[in-house]
Amino acid sequence: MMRESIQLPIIDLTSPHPISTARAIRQACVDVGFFYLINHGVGEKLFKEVLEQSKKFFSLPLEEKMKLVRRNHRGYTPLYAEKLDTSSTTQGDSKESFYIGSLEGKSVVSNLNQWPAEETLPSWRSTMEDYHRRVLDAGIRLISLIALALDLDEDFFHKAGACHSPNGFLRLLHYPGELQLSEQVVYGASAHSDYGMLTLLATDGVGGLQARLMFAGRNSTDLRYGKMCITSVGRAFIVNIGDMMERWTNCLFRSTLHRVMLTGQERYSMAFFLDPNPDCVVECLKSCCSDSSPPRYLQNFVLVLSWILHFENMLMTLVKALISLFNISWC
Ligand SMILES: O=C(O)CCC(=O)C(=O)O
Ligand SMILES: [Fe+2]
Repeated sequence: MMRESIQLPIIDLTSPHPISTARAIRQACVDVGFFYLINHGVGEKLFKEVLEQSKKFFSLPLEEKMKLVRRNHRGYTPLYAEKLDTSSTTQGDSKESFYIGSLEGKSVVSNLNQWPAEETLPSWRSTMEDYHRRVLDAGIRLISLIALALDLDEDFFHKAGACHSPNGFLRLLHYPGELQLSEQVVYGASAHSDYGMLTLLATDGVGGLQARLMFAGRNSTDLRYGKMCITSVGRAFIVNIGDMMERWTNCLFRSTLHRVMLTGQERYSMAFFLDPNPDCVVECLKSCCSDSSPPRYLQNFVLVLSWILHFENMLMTLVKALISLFNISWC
């Protein structure tokens, strides 16, 4: 494995030059699938509060946290309960997390609206709701630049219904500082790609995030994988493309495998997963396909059609078999 240091581009969400910004986004999403986002509207004070509140929650006794254990993809997940790379032979990822989802534009913990108790963690809920709302807002503004980056109208994703009551999942993460003295490598988060549209990640500045990239070797046919360490830059969000966006763009944009290695230093991060409204139809974007690059994924209606044809085929075979049986019995 080789280690390369590529400088990820820094995208300014308030840039007065949307065309050149969109060009930089396109380059980053085609090459790496990661970039930094600055001037996103989430202030330093709020970041500090979220980190502080997150630390307070994770330092509660385990039995307190387990009262909020994850249901309907929302709530608390203890250490080693998840393994993002299911092919890994390790015991589980060395992280604990807390998921806050959204429902009709509001942030919620679970269907029961199950937040940590006010008396234990006062202002926890309002801090998280504020952060959830602001990151969602930044993500939706970013989507317009992504549309430009894909040679689409700025409001394409809005018109497609993606931004009307979108799904925003905030995952608070805590990676312990002590390394287990086991023989196995323990990952903070084992290798995975994010499943959705976009992820906006903030960290406390402690390293450990790595992306798996393909590098050109000495000659053009020599392509090799290497890992790239992604460090935090001030309060910039680290943005990455998820699997759904990769499909939507016919694999033009890359959903890159990444992982978090334990460094021996305690680490906190907040990953915000932005997905379109569940009713939004995701089909190959026109600007991402051509005769030389046809859609790689079957759209739903094509799939349904092929099932119908397949079913009709089977039915015809059955009818023919019955007829021949009928003929035979007549002879
Ligand atoms: O904590 C991090 O830096 C990354 C977390 C991550 O990749 C994820 O939760 O999907
Ligand atoms: Fe991830």
